[in-house]
Amino acid sequence: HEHQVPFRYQDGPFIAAPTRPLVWGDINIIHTTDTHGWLSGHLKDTAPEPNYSGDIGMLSSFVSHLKAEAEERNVDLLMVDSGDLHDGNGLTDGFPVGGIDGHEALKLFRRLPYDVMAIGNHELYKYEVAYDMYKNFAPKLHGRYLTSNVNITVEESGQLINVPIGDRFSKFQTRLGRNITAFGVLFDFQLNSINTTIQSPADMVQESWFKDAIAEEPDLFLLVGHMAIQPGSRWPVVFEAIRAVHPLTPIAIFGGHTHIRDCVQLDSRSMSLESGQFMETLGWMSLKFESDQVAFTRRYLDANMVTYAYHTGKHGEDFHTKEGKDITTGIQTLSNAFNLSYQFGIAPQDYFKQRVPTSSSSSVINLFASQVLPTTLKLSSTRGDIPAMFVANSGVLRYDVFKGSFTRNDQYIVSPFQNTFEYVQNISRSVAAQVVDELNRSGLPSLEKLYSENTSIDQADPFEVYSRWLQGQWERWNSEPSSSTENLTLGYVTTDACPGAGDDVPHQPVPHYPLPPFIGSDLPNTDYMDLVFVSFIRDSVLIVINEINAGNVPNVTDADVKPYTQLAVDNVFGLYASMVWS
Ligand SMILES: Nc1ccn([C@@H]2O[C@H](COP(=O)(O)O)[C@@H](O)[C@H]2O)c(=O)n1
Repeated sequence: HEHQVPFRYQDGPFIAAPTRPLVWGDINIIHTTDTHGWLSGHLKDTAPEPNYSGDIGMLSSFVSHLKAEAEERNVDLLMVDSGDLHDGNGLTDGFPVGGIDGHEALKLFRRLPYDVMAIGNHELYKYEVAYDMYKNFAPKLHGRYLTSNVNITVEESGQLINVPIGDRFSKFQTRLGRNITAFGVLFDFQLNSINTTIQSPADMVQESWFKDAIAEEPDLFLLVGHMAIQPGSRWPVVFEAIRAVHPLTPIAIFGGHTHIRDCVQLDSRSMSLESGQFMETLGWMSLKFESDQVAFTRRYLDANMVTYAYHTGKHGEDFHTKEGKDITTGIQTLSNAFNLSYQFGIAPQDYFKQRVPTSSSSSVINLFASQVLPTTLKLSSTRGDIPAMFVANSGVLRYDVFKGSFTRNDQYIVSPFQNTFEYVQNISRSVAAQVVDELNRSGLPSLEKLYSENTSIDQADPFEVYSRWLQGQWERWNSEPSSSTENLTLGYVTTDACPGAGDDVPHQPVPHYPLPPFIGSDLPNTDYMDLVFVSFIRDSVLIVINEINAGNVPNVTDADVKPYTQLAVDNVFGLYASMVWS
């Protein structure tokens, strides 16, 4: 299997060009969020992947040309990011033994001219990642890596101290001298590692440092953070706290976490924007000050060379800056160092996460549950000859698998998580038969439950929100018969709560089928079996087994759970590809 597949970048004919120039204001802001390590952009040919084929070197060139244009127009251009830099791509997660997730990739990422970056929950799952952000990343942002409500406990001079990972807030001036007060807020995430803490946004706004920071009126409050912008999020808490002091000051909010394109206006002097996921989307917001009014616009740009060339009017060598080319070379060098082009096998077809029903032979979920898990886990476990049923959360699979070369990079893309596999033995056939259905009824909190319990939308599985968003696009498309005759390329079709069209390029939506939160392999034809599951869902699985047993047998507890194999989720697809697709 010593095949090497080169990373490549495409700007080919499959990409539809924008037709509307950007609307510039007095302050203009470019936004990224939930990039999850996709520094190289999307590399596959299956539509709509080429829509997102720009790498961050090209993005660097793009922003540099826009900055020059901003100077010519005598306006300000800022760039912000809402967090989740880790988990989702080999460039962050494919680090060698002894390395730290994201450490190398973020050296490239921070070469982009961000004015403010905020922390995401994926910076907090592991202490060593959070510590790396504290020690190595935040200092390089010079006070602009904002973690307003996130602390870390570190040892310094023999003492344990609890400090913000970055800075709580930043006050700075734009190139044209406008005063900005910025915060970086994370939703009340609960799965953070030990020795990191997250204060709820509601408590944060009561802090004296926050009240002091907002006392002086800036020209713009810039709220960047890892929270959805939907009304069920925590943004209104922060917004209202500022509005109580400054009823008229413009507020620009940049959210994330649910991976969707979205825009709302909490009042007429504010706009909230969320800009997608995985380096697919660049958000654009403009604010124009007109006598005592503020006019906002927003746009969702597909991140590719055709978009960049259209909006800068620059092509080929005129477009690519030296810095941009250096960053692209750096991505290639990192990819080589991490051996990300190593080919495990050749996928015989595309396998989709939500584009086909779960029962389809083209479903990656079906492939995972019915083929990948049974084949690889049984092979690698000492209990391989004991009948077993395999259960996983669908959220553990992050992306499609595309026909053709399946590389180490693709393995991290389909699932970056190092979750292990565990089992409980002697589960009866009748209990095992109900586990997946019962989990889907009550396992991870559904949005309805969360809303009714008045918790935040951000604590739901973001995958559920993203999935509903795609579902809405597909249903609307199908309910408008005329739309299906239009000759559009595949892509996102956003409807949000802000005026005018948001998508820079009109598309037709990718077909979408609902996906249950949990999935299982076929039930073996035997009275008792091992129930094998992803460690991430251990608590839910135990609760559900005990609920189904309803006290008829002793409860299963953590003591009954044992490791099933040395394999983790992030390496089962590679093993499968080398066994079946080579
Ligand atoms: N170790 C993990 C971590 C997360 N997941 C899945 O991702 C969901 C969280 O979504 P983010 O966008 O914040 O990543 C979570 O609910 C799980 O579905 C996982 O499987 N394993």
